Amino acid sequence: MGKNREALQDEWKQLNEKPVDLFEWRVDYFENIRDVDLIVDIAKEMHQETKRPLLFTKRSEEEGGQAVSFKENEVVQLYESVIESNAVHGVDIELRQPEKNTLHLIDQARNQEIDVILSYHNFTETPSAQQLEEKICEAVELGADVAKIAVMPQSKTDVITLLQVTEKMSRTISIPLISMAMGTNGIMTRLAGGVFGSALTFASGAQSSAPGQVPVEDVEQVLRILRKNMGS
Ligand SMILES: O=C1C[C@@](O)(C(=O)O)C[C@@H](O)[C@@H]1O
Repeated sequence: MGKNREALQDEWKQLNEKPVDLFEWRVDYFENIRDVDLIVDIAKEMHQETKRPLLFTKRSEEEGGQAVSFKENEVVQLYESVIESNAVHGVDIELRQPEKNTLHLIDQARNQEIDVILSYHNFTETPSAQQLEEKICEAVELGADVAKIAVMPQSKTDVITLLQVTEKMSRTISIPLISMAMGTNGIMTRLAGGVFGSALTFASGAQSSAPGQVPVEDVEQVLRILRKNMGS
C-alpha cells in the first residue's frame, strides 16, 4: 500500500520476514499511478525481492479503493502494461468493469499465463445469497481463474449468509473462490473461511487495506491450529 517506491520497499522488507504466501500490491495507493514504466519496474523489483507471487490490484473508489481520478481506459492501459511485463502472477479485475475490457484483459492475461481474479466488493451491506451467487457465477462465466466476493455484514446473520454462499459455491463452481466478510463481525471469516471453502485470506502487513483485516502473524497462528487439528 506504499505511496512511493521507498515506502513499498520498507513494507516488503518488513513483510519478507513474515509468513506470507503472496503479496498484493494495491496500486491505487501509489502516488505516481500514471507512471506505468515506473510501476512495472517496481513490480519486477518487488517480485525479485519478495520471491513470492505478486497480485496486482487497482481498487476503485466505489469498491473501497483510494480516490484516483482514473478513466476506464486508463485502468485497462495500466493492466495491459503490467500483464505484458510479466512482472506479476495475478491481477484483480473488478466485475464492475465493462465486460469488453474484462474479456480483453483476461485474453491478454491468458497469453502471459497470468491468473485473473474477478472480484466484487460491497462496503455497505451484504446482498442476499442469491445476489452473491449471481456475482460468483458472473465471474465464472466471464472466464475468471478465481472468483472473489467481499461484503460488509450488518449482523451475524449476514456473516452466516456469506459463509453459506461460500460453502455451497466452492463445491459447485470449477474455479477457486475467495470470500470474506469485512469489519469486526466478519473477522472469523478471515480466520476460518477456509473451513467453508474460501481459497485464500487477506491479512494486514504494514497497514490494513480493508476493515477487519487481522495481522498476518495472528492469521498464521489460527491457520496452523486449524490445519493441525483438522488434518488438512
Ligand atoms: O479484495 C481484497 C480483499 C480486501 O478487500 C479484504 O477485505 O481483505 C482487501 C483488498 O486489498 C483485496 O484486494
